This record gives sequence, C-alpha cells and structure tokens, in this order.
Amino acid sequence: MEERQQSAHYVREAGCHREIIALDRVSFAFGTQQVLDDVNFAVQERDFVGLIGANGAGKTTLLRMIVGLTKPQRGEIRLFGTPAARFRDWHLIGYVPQRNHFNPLFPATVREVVTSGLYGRRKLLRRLTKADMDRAADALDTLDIPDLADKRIGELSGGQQQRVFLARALINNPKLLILDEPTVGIDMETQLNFFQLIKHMHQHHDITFLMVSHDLEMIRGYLGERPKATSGKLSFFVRHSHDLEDCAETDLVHTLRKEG
Ligand SMILES: Nc1ncnc2c1ncn2[C@@H]1O[C@H](COP(=O)(O)OP(=O)(O)OP(=O)(O)O)[C@@H](O)[C@H]1O
Repeated sequence: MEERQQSAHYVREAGCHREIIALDRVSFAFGTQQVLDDVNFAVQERDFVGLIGANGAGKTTLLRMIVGLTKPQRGEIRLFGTPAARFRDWHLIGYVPQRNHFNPLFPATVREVVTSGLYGRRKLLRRLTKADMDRAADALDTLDIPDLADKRIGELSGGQQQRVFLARALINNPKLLILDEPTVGIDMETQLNFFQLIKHMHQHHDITFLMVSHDLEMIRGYLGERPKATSGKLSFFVRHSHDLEDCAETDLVHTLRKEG
C-alpha cells in the first residue's frame, strides 16, 4: 500500500521529463539463446518510443518483462520509479496487444471489450456502475466509434477492432501506453489513420508511448531517421513531446471535453 501511495505521489509530482520506464542492464536467455543482453534504456515522460527490430530480436520478450509477465534474469526494470517486482499501479499502464492474439469468434460486444479494461479485480466481480459506463462511452467517443458500442467485436474490420483495443487501453486514463505491432494486418489507409490518431494523442495529452513495430518506414517520419540507442538487434527511436506549459495537463477525458 505504501508502495502504491509512493508511486501515485511520484506521478502527481512528475514534471515532463521524469523517468517512466528504466531498463538497467536487463538480460534474458531462453536456454542457451541469449535474447537480450545488458539492455539499458530510459523512457521519459511524454516520449514516444518506437522499438524496432527484426523477427526474433527480443521485442516481445522485452515488452513481457515491462508488463510484469516475465522476469529479467539479470538487471532491473523500474516503472514510474518503482522496481517492477514491487510495482502495483498497473492502472497507469495501458496495453494494446497484437491483434493476432485475438480470437475473432469471441462472443463479446465492443462495450464489453472496452469495459473489460477497467482496472482491478473488484471490477471483474461486480456489476458495472454508471461511472464505469460513462468511462466506456468517453473512451469510445475519444476513438470516434460510439456507434460501434453494441456490435460484436468479431464482426468489425481490423482497423475498427484496433480502435476498440485502443479504447480499452485508454479507459483507465493511463500515463503509459504500450502498443505491440498495432497496425499489423490492416490496410495502408487505416494504418495511416490509426497512426495520426496516436500522434495526436502524443502531442496533446500527457501520455508516454512505447510502440513495437516492424515498420520502420511508417514511424521514421515521426521519430526521425536515427535511433537514440541500439542494443543487439533492437533500436529505440524517440521523439519528445514536451511543451513545458502543458506539463500540468493530466486527464485525457477532461482535456477532450475542454477541446470539444
Ligand atoms: N517461450 C520461448 N521458448 C523458447 N524460445 C523462445 C520463447 N519465446 C521466444 N523465444 C525465442 O526468443 C527470441 C526472441 O523472441 P521474441 O518473441 O521476443 O522476438 P520479437 O523481436 O518479438 O520477434 P517478432 O518480431 O518475430 O515478433 C526468438 O528467437 C524466439 O524464437
């Protein structure tokens, strides 16, 4: 509990350049295959980080470690200043998984998928409140898909599904959004629209992005030609979005309402 309070305090007090993720000599091997070897990198608040690397470079392994599913064998990961092993504020992190991990026959509506992102075990066990439903409606409005709320997720196009998963990741108003190859399997025009949307969110809201991608061309225009750091076959491309006068802005929905 004390840890949680410290972490929440850390976020409230943070300026625009605080450390959101720290990778400190992180290493991982599958058997004799060394996948990650002494990876050092820091993600600062309001960075947009593109993590690029060939197949098998270790991108997914690194993401799994950041979201707490796999432990580094050596080194340390810190999230919002707290060692990952003691981190409890998972509502601060939104995660958009690869779409190919999704079963298209899953019998849920868009609204159900989005509310399933509400953080906390209690939310899973009890009925949704009016406030929960309002949050889902806000997230769907933000992604410009309120008319899809009652549709079955499996009957949507790839690009629409991707917006639904982004709405699900945004429902807790996260500070860090992690996207795992979000545009794989969707057509070029929809990819461009999706990318415009997350660029807009990066520029106008207090959200830090970590996006894994194969598609260097696609994000090069936004993150620049040269990586800020490399490690093995991984390259970290970074763009800052730090208008200092915007540092106080924290609430995505609040901001959207003001803008709307
Ligand atoms: N559970 C596992 N057991 C053994 N080896 C694994 C396991 N998971 C991944 N690997 C191996 O570790 C390496 C890194 O895999 P990882 O999925 O992290 O790469 P990636 O960069 O995400 O690749 P891709 O772009 O293909 O998704 C690969 O060589 C993979 O075969």
